[in-house]
Amino acid sequence: MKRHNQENKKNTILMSTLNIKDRFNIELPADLITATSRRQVPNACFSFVKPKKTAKPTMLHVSPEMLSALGLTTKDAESDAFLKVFTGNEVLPNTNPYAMCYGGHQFGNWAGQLGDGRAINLAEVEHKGKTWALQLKGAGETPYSRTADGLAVLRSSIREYLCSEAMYHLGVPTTRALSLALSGDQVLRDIMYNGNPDFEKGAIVCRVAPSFLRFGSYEIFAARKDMGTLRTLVDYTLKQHYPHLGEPSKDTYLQFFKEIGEKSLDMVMHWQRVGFVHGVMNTDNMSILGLTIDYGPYGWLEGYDHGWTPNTTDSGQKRYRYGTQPEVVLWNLFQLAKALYPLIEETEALELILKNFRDKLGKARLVMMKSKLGLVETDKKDAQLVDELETVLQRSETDMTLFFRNLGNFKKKEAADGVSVIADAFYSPREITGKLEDAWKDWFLKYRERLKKEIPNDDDRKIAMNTVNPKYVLRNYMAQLAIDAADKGDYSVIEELFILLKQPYEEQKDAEKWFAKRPEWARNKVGCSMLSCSS
Ligand SMILES: Nc1ncnc2c1ncn2[C@@H]1O[C@H](COP(=O)(O)OP(=O)(O)OP(=O)(O)O)[C@@H](O)[C@H]1O
Ligand SMILES: [Mg+2]
Repeated sequence: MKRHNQENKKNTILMSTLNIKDRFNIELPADLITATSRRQVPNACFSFVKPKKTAKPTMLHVSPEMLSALGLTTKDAESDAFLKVFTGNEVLPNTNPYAMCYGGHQFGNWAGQLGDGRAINLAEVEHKGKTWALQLKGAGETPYSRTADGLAVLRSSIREYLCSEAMYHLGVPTTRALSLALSGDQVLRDIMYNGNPDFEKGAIVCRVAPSFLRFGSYEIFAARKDMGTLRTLVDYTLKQHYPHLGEPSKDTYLQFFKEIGEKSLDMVMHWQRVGFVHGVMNTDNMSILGLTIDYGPYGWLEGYDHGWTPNTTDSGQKRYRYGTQPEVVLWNLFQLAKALYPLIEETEALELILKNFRDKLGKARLVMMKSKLGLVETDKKDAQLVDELETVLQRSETDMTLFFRNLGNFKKKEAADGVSVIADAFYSPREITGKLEDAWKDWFLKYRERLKKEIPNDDDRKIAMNTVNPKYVLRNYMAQLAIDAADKGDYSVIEELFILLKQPYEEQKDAEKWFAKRPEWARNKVGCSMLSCSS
């Protein structure tokens, strides 16, 4: 008993290295009711909640980078206190966990109050000049849980954990993940919403970001005509996250909106560059800091296809398909503009900002695509070259990652035709005949001609291209392999992919098997090409 107490004390000391600096739940208005009963929560930015105690928590993986970002060590991560805190079984001393209130436009329609139905913020931590909010996803019910259970399952938690860290290493703005744990509870889910529910292992991810505020966090107050809370929240956001914009004023609010837009467009251009399809770009899943948030039914482009979406819930309308993601960001920004309007009251100024975003989008896209082609100089036919490539890429199923990575091997002076350089990327190489083959050859002729304008030699161009065209991404089937193994108690694939995806742009000799097209078994498999929102 004495030894146990000493051990516990040691754990508490280890955890006390966290430099807690709560602000959100101290400076903003709280829900006065503390029960978790589902309800509308007016005039408040959050509700205090306690995470649910779980049956048998087990830590499966911890991110060493996030540990050190928070000022923790791997020894801390092995402690009992760490396990308990990051599975919601113990609350950190002097903290008050809470769920945030937000609304959102879902699939184009105003959905009213949503809020953190299964995300519980533990605390904010300051370390090395940065502040991080720690949030458990899948930690139990809150007033915002609506008809659901507040929980998350292992498969979706593995996907969120691996992908958010992978995106970070790809250079995509994103929320991060500290830990992945099993709760020990069973969670009932109907994966394909087809009347076949089954029990799955419950899991909890601890997510980390400077803030989890979303567009919907502001929309909810505008929709409720609660201008007081709207202003309080906007002023808080300015002070904490956009302090360089200065004191609140109409001009500052306009500038605030502009910066959010710029960050969001930058984020979506990165998605397009690496072939990430978010799947549920509702305004409640749009971060106010331009971070990728909510790794639900996302997917990675395998065959390059503007019309692809992984989300089966969106398979009819395909609102959130790859090719429309930038447009959707604009649509979402328009909703945010409407929410901020009462504080600004200058329609023209907001419209001008939105118009500029639209104008910039085309240019940003061209710059991004040119970087993938290794083009630095300007030529008036560049946009046409990119368009023609995208057309021919979509005429045959062509693996995006393989294509762009291998394109770096193209030599501008060699007589060999380009098609052979990228041939590995074709899912059905035998189809590349006749007119299609001619179209490919024609494109490579133009590309070779265009490359003559570029100063760097082939080797230098390849080095530059390899910094924007990743070699390894979390292909849909790869995450599924990690899930299938984990379901059987084998967590080694999680570790393998976690390590692999830390260096997505590097050649990793022992990892060539992951630089390959999606295997045929994964083509129509649930979890690989078809994801639902059930998580
Ligand atoms: N199992 C669940 N229990 C309670 N609420 C849920 C559950 N799943 C989703 N929700 C809530 O439904 C809304 C929309 O869900 P969505 O799939 O966008 O979010 P999420 O994956 O739960 O969370 P986040 O956006 O925080 O990553 C959110 O308010 C979310 O909290
Ligand atoms: Mg969400």
